Amino acid sequence: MKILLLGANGQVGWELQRALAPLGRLEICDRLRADLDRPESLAALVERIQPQVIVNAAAYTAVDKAESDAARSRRVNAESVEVLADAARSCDAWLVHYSTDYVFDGCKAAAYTEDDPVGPLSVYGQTKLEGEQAIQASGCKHLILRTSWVYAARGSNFIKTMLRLAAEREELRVIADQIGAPTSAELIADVSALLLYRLRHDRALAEQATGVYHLTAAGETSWHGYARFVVAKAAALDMSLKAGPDDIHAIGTADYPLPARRPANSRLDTGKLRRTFDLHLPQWEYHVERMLHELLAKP
Ligand SMILES: NC(=O)C1=CN([C@@H]2O[C@H](COP(=O)(O)OP(=O)(O)OC[C@H]3O[C@@H](n4cnc5c(N)ncnc54)[C@H](OP(=O)(O)O)[C@@H]3O)[C@@H](O)[C@H]2O)C=CC1
Ligand SMILES: Cc1cn([C@H]2C[C@H](O)[C@@H](COP(=O)(O)OP(=O)(O)O[C@H]3O[C@@H](C)C(=O)[C@@H](O)[C@H]3O)O2)c(=O)[nH]c1=O
Repeated sequence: MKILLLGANGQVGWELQRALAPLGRLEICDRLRADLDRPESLAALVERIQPQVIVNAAAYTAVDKAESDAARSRRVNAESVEVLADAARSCDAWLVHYSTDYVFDGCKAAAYTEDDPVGPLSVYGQTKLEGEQAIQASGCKHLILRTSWVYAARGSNFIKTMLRLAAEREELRVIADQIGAPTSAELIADVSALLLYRLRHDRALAEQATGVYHLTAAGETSWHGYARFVVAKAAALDMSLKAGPDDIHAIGTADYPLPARRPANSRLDTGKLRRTFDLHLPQWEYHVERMLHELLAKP
């Protein structure tokens, strides 16, 4: 199986290099080889490689910056995705693509299912949604995996920000009225590889698996609960910090103004993934602890 991987140096892309390697021959693309800011360049790349699977882990993920950079965000998150989807359709390849909890407005009381109405609050969320819609309209075989609050030992993310701030300051203020599930890039990559493995070996499953799936760790917390957990575990691992968990103060969204609005409820119901692929996902705390150990081993 020939797999074309885009965005190979991101959090998820880096983990995918490891997780996808046993499945076949990987064609690894960073921004230099496949620039999603130039959608017109991508069809020829796919045509030349003729992959059986395209895995797109590239995205414009700077949520606040996107508010003032909508055209670029749209080129990367939507227009290039449309080109990739059309190219996947032309060579009958599967397209595995990642999307986000930020396609929802966060007003629902319960966890969101794949069938719930979308309503992005930000340019990032809107352009990611347009990417989803382009894939669905193309008619290519696809898995759109919506995930949330992604972190990894490699790359920038909320955990690294909290560890840096807790090392610099005696007190932190963190939003407590946005709820979701922190999900590790390692888990996303391992599940992606498993899904492709299952599709390759189960023809009946492959014939009806196309669609959107929610893929997050189990359980839920707020950004505040997440920060407290990270700082408590880091302190227990003897990381040198000025702030402890009790120095992280709960604040409301209104107390922390940012350019992009975020959903209050980011919880995604993963029942469809569980039922379709017979898959059980671990609690979010498990991989956070793994990541902290990895950071200690390779700071
Ligand atoms: N991060 C998160 O919290 C969440 C992410 N997601 C989704 O998961 C997927 C993976 O995200 P994640 O790994 O965290 O993102 P990262 O920001 O860690 O990585 C994004 C990757 O996209 C690449 N990229 C950005 N612009 C371009 C471009 N113009 N051409 C080619 N490559 C480009 C970056 O390249 P470079 O390394 O050169 O900068 C980087 O390798 C994305 O689809 C994202 O929307 C969903 C929910 C949460
Ligand atoms: C640094 C900081 C952030 N916050 C809040 C702001 C925000 O609501 C929340 C998270 O902030 P960040 O900017 O790290 O995260 P953000 O960029 O909003 O993360 C999102 O990224 C995109 C790519 C996704 O798809 C989402 O699933 C989500 O992970 O924490 C505080 O309350 N206090 C702080 O000191």
